[in-house]
Amino acid sequence: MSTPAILVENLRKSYGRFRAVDDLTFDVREGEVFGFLGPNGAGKTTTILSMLGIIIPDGGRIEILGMEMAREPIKIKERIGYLPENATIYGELTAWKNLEFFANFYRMSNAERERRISELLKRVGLWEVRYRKAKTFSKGMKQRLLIAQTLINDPELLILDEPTSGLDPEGAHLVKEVIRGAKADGRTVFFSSHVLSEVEELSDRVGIIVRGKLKAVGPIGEIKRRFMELEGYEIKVETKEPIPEIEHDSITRIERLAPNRLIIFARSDIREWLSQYLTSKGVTILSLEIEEPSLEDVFLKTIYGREEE
Ligand SMILES: Nc1ncnc2c1ncn2[C@@H]1O[C@H](COP(=O)(O)OP(=O)(O)OP(=O)(O)O)[C@@H](O)[C@H]1O
Repeated sequence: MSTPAILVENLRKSYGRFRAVDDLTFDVREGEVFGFLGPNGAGKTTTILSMLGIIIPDGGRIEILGMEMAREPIKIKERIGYLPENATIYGELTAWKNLEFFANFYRMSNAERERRISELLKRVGLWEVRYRKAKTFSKGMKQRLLIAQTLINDPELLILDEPTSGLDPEGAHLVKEVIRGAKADGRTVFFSSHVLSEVEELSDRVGIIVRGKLKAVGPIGEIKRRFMELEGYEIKVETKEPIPEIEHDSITRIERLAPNRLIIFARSDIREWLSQYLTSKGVTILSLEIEEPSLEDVFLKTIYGREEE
């Protein structure tokens, strides 16, 4: 397997006696979009700042693009783009000048700089307003300028802390488009959020952090499957004829909505058994579906349920 873009191992960070990040381990693979999901105060920003070498963790190890953060912070920073939470732009400068200012931190020829700035302004939809002072921009436009800024050094990895926070739906949509574009370019994107729908929409894999601990990590489908194994399956049945009595060891509860419509709660996926059973009773099945939990169900249960874990 190729080197992960981000490797976090046993990360720990306390502020005084308060444990903000508690033994966090996960990786982010090259080329994927990884959504880092957690409620306010869960430890997302602390994790990100540790990944960037901005705060020094109490313990653990961080590798970015195959390099150890503790040893090669400068080399790493040249190859990543970072959008801080509540980042600000230079309001008195134009969109173009804002990008030029940041481009000057990196080695590139004048021609290359001009080319990159033009390309990025077009990419984030600010080309037409490139000579306007940034202070006249809407929040969404400012955020897109900031994202363009994170792309100025053509980074392999983007780390975005709450990139859509405080934006209206249109603003958030445009930011999501930029994230999709970054992935299409072959970049790896790590972004934090507490907005479930956007994490579900954008991420190849997610990590759910609650009170400093990683509660789940993986592709959303897999997390949902694991959740169903723990919480049980919800199977919806609809038939042509009335449904006869059903008995199976796995079934914990049956909710009868109509003579020909049921919801079966079971400890396992018994659809195949059910289908054979009903057919053998001469009942025609119209639909037999598993009700997938939403990411919201999983998230809320992860936060508020199973406290003992
Ligand atoms: N410098 C600090 N000193 C003391 N406590 C801190 C400090 N920075 C963060 N914390 C606390 O650590 C916890 C984790 O904070 P962090 O900012 O990492 O969470 P977060 O998941 O990014 O939250 P949010 O979504 O609100 O930004 C919070 O309870 C916060 O109050």
